Amino acid sequence: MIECKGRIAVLTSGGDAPGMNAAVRAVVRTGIAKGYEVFGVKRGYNGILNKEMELMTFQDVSEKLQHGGTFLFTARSAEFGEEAGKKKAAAICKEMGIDTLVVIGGDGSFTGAKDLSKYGVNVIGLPGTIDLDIAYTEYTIGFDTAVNTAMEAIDRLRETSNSHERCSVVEVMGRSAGYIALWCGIANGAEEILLPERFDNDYDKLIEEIKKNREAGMTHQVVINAEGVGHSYELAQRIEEATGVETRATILGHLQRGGSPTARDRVYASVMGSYAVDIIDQGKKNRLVGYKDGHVYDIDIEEAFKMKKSIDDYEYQVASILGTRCDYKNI
Ligand SMILES: Nc1ncnc2c1ncn2[C@@H]1O[C@H](COP(=O)(O)OP(=O)(O)O)[C@@H](O)[C@H]1O
Ligand SMILES: O=P(O)(O)OC[C@H]1O[C@](O)(COP(=O)(O)O)[C@@H](O)[C@@H]1O
Ligand SMILES: [Mg+2]
Repeated sequence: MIECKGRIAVLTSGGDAPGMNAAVRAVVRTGIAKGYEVFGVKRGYNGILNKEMELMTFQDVSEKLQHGGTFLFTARSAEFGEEAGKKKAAAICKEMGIDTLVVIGGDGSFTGAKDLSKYGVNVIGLPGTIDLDIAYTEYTIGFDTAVNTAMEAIDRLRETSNSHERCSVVEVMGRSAGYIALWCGIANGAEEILLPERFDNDYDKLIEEIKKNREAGMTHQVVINAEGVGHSYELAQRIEEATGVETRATILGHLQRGGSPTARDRVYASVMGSYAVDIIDQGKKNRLVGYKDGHVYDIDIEEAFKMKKSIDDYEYQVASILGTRCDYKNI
């Protein structure tokens, strides 16, 4: 009989992201393989506060890898957001003998994890968000699936937009981040992209460009608008009134968060889940796992929070150049 090395709890928090299940499975199976007891926490931080935790077996995570969403459920916990909630959560972890909490979530969840570590709980974070808005890592679980889902939807929109010679405004997710919009901008060959990090609110300039591109021969246009800029219906109306071009708005919304994870999301989530257990086994404390230069790595949680992420200038420039009629200035 192998002696139990300790108790690990794993939860998913914030917006769900395809690949979260693969990450949970990897934590559970690697944890068991290395001699730990692994508890699955239901409904994010709420599951700690409500003691909704179950000891997981190897079999409990079978048939989960290929599914989107999170079988542990997720939540945006208001109670945990308060100081009293974090204190209570730390006390419950202590009472249940949880040595380490693995948090799979986004920037908000990591802020919560960092706060929890101050109360003596060892926390390990795995980046799980479709938004790709976490500075210390070049990859976040769910982005690849979400951006491919959005890309396929926009391909469909372009076909109908083309047939009717319309302008289509399509809103993609990204609460305050334009990564899905930027990637779709390039992958879908959008004529315009509006990113919260870059858009200067100069709608007159945008409309002027749409007009000029029409005059230069474009028969239809796709404007990709990030959720962080928003107001897509109003924007479509404004474009139609100013240009006379029939314009429709489509908000892709939550469909971008569902679906079977891509191979990339499954593989990277699995690698990071196993790696999380490896660093726990090495005695590391309060770390975030991510990808740097194409390889899995870990970083101190405080250090990670000092980092800033920005839209790649060159990628933004490529999206802008490829989507605009470069010849309209010459006619
Ligand atoms: N500033 C914060 N301080 C402490 N906990 C936070 C903070 N922000 C978020 N959290 C916790 O993390 C949860 C998920 O955060 P949220 O921003 O909704 O999603 P994500 O982690 O995907 O970015 C919140 O419901 C809350 O419980
Ligand atoms: O599901 P909700 O609560 O409406 O949240 C929508 C938000 O969640 C996201 O899909 C993902 O964000 P998080 O991963 O940070 O939760 C954002 O793009 C979007 O703004
Ligand atoms: Mg977030």
